[in-house]
Amino acid sequence: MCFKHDRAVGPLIEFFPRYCIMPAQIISGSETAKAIREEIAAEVARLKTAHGLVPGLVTILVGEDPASQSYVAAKNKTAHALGIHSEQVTLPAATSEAELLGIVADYNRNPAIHGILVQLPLPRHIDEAKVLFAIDPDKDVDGFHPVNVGKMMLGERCFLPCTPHGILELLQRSGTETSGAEVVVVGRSNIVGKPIANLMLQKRAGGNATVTICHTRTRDMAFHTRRADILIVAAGVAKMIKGDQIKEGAVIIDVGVNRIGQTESGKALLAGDVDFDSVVGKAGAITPVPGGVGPMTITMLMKNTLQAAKQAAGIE
Ligand SMILES: NC(=O)C1=CN([C@@H]2O[C@H](COP(=O)(O)OP(=O)(O)OC[C@H]3O[C@@H](n4cnc5c(N)ncnc54)[C@H](OP(=O)(O)O)[C@@H]3O)[C@@H](O)[C@H]2O)C=CC1
Ligand SMILES: Nc1nc(=O)c2c([nH]1)NC[C@@H]1CN(c3ccc(C(=O)N[C@@H](CCC(=O)O)C(=O)O)cc3)C=[N+]21
Repeated sequence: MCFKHDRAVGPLIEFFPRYCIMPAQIISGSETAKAIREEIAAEVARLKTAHGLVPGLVTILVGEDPASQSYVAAKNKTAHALGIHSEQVTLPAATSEAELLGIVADYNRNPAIHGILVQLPLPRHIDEAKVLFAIDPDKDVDGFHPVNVGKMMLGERCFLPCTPHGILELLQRSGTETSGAEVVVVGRSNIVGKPIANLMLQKRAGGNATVTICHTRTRDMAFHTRRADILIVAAGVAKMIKGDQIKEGAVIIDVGVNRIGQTESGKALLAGDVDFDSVVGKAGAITPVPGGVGPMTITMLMKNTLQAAKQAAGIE
């Protein structure tokens, strides 16, 4: 048989047809997210029955960016489906920083809301850091407040940022061994690259891996990516990683979500940062786009909201 991996990988990984040559396993974020959502929905129902507690989330969107609008809509729809109370605040692009800070302060005081998410990016006239720092760290379900970022660095209990948290879960639930692995991260943003590199490095509740981080000033990126047992790509450049830049059998986590056009019916056509077609015959496993990391990000937001509600109520 032609499979590269005969280790146990769990039921959440789909296999390519058995007849193709050395295909990668497809790590399905959609399937994994579905399983976790069922766990969350059950816990939300239990909280309501046992404690009369309903977790509450507010998403705040400033401006009319279509991608941001669709992400926020997906977050609210998922919250609703899981029994989480969700409110959506949509503000015009011209909203002032003071107005936004006022709205955040109101939600900090609102006892029905346990999680506050301010969708990024914000319009240029608003200081992003100032807004993120204004969110009560106990309601910071995105994990972007410096208190949570610091706790994460120290390996303390905190809200983990949703995308890195989702990647960790995806690796764990697909049976990928991270301990001692060579992990290479492409990208160093505050929301993906830096935190996932940090989590993969952590000894407890982390990846326990050897980590390299690449960015636009990296001299020879292929030198690094070819050494990776696990390659995590979050650069925002469609199809930038090709088959000749990876190691045979590597696990590829493609975080990129790039809009590369439209289908005939007007739906956005998406591509990852990895050139799926040239990598799929060489990798050991790969996350698709769509249906990979994206659904996990949204699911981890729900998980964090549930955690926030329980902490606020002193449960656990
Ligand atoms: N699936 C999901 O849930 C999520 C997906 N995303 C997607 O992930 C991608 C990255 O997002 P985000 O981290 O916010 O992006 P940013 O633009 O904030 O950061 C991109 C990073 O990649 C680096 N980079 C860009 N081009 C190259 C290159 N050619 N070679 C090496 N490094 C490069 C940049 O380096 P430098 O610092 O030197 O500029 C930067 O550190 C996007 O496609 C985004 O849509 C983001 C969040 C969640
Ligand atoms: N405060 C804040 N928190 C975030 O978590 C945050 C943010 N701002 N700004 C933007 C990025 C991006 N992001 C995504 C979430 C889900 C998908 C996702 O579900 N993608 C689907 C496809 C969705 C589609 O069809 O467009 C998929 O990959 O299958 C993608 C990207 C969260 N982000």
